[in-house]
Amino acid sequence: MSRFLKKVNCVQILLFPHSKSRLYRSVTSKRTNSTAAETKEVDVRLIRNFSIVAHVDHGKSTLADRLLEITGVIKPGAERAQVLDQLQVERERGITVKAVTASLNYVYNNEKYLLNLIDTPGHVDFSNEVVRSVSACQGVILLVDANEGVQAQTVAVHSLAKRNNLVIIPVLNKVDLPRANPENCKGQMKSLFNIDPETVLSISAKKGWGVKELLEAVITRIPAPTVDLKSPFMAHIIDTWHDRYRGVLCLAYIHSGRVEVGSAVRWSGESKQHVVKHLALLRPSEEPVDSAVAGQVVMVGCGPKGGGAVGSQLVSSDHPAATAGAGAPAVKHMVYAGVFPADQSQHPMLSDAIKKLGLNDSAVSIHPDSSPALGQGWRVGFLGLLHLDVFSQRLFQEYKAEAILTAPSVPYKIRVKGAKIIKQYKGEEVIITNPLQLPHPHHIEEYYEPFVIGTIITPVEYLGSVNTLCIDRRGAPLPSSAVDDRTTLLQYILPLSEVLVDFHDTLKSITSGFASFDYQDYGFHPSPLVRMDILLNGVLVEELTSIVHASRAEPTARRLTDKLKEMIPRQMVQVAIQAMVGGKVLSRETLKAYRKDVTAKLYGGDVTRRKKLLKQQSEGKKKMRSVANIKIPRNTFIDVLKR
Ligand SMILES: Nc1nc2c(ncn2[C@@H]2O[C@H](COP(=O)(O)OP(=O)(O)OP(=O)(O)O)[C@@H](O)[C@H]2O)c(=O)[nH]1
Repeated sequence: MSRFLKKVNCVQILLFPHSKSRLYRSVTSKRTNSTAAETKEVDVRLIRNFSIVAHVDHGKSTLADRLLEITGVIKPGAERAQVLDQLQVERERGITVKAVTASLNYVYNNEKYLLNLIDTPGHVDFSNEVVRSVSACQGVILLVDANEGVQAQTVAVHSLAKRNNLVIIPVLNKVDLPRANPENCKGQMKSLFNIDPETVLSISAKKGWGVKELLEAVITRIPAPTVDLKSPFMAHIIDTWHDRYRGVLCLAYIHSGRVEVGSAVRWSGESKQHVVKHLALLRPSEEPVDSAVAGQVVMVGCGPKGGGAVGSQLVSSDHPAATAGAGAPAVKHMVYAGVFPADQSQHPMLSDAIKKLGLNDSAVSIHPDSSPALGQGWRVGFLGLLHLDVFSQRLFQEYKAEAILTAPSVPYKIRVKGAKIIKQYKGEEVIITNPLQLPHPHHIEEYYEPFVIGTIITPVEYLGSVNTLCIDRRGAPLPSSAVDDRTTLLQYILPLSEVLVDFHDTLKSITSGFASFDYQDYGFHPSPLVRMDILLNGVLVEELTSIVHASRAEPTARRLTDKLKEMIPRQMVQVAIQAMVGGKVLSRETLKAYRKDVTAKLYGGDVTRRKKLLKQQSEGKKKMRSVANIKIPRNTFIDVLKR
């Protein structure tokens, strides 16, 4: 083993690889010896595990591209941009959704290093990916756009890195832009994070300026992992995904010992043994290896029945106990929605798709649910609305499964009066993830609403309008601080339901895009709440039932009925739209009867044109949900919530 320990120096970059097969095709095809298993073991002193963390769009994926180029994984300019953003949804939306790992080799001072890089998402809805990624790292590159300066998410990822005792390499990106102001940004980093301006590196990820120096700073500033090679093998799982032929594959960070193809292993807490069948480095394409040692991040596969969950531990079969390892932090779901098949015959197919996607996206919680109108389905917990949107888009794009999503709701908590008399509530305090489950107000002693601490960084000229927005959303201010003489950091305690849907968009529009926002959980607090039902021609639309703050019931009722009137296409019959609380109608709108004649604009012409229009209309109708013979477009359930 020592022979190998001396020889290999490389750099690992971590990419979470649900779509590795695609990447495998694109990258591996260029490798000459792709199937031969790597037989050398790695010298732990020459391993660096690091992650790139930053506010959204500050250039993480672009920097990852440059690092892949410098280490020879991709040719400069030859590959498409943002190589690590592999999902269709990532490329379409230009955002990173999954953290992705790549192991890179880099020679420095005649030693060959193994660098594991993790490119993480920037959006707050995917922050669990960042938390998971840093659990396998000893350091982070904290990237700040020199044009925009420190933003709300920068504050969040900085404190995450601090909490995990990681070495932070502060880096200013986009210094090529004419409006970049590196000196001011260094001042912000000094005042907010106490970072010495001398230690801040300046780069342009787009042009490649300063990236080599950054890579060398990774080697010199971030320590090698401290590991125990002599103890039995133990690794914690940081990502899992499903492979059609090999079953569940896992990305594991090895804490102690070593593992080989053929090693007998088990999941901690289970006695059943498995045999390691696949072992590979992700570069980011798979590179099979025979063995791996503590400190490394490797892909492990134990055959179709050998999968474990994110955060679980894989240990050697003779391991006495398994307790070490960071594991996956508990995920707190911010929003729940019902997911139902468009028709019940598609239930098995959707079930399979949700199971597979749930394996890759460990942040969702999935529980069976049923509704008289929509049949059998699931209640799914998400980290935010973007997460929900991305989940349903991935279901469709990656698994061809189309689902109906009900109106998303934050979880509420109630304390039930005389809990024993209501059979379904075993405890006194009950979390309500579906507004339909809310019992009659007579049975409820206290309602609780989830709150968050929102952090906003804004130029001072917008302070007035930002404060007005926060107070309008029932926010309570906390002390603010100056980031520099033109920028302020504000903090507010806000109800989660008020920030979830469109707070960020409104904030961006009132500050001409200059303010940024991030939030952290602040737990449940008492709040007067009511259940609001929506009825169409007297029939309850279950998907639109919501829980609202009592003081907001009337304006919300008016907004919902107005919006529904706008969004529901006119029908053959007149439609009464009512919003009700406790049997009282708070708002009512009437949609007049009308048959949309899509062929009205045609005058003469080819009959095929008329047929085409009628066909398009009937296909559109299929995408509608029918309540009391009234057709509602499916996106209504989410769009109606937006102000
Ligand atoms: N001018 C300039 N533009 C850059 C630089 N680095 C990144 N960009 C641009 O900034 C935009 C965002 O870059 P990404 O790499 O996608 O940012 P990201 O942080 O990975 O984004 P998320 O993963 O969605 O958080 C892209 O349009 C890049 O081309 C740079 O050094 N200079």
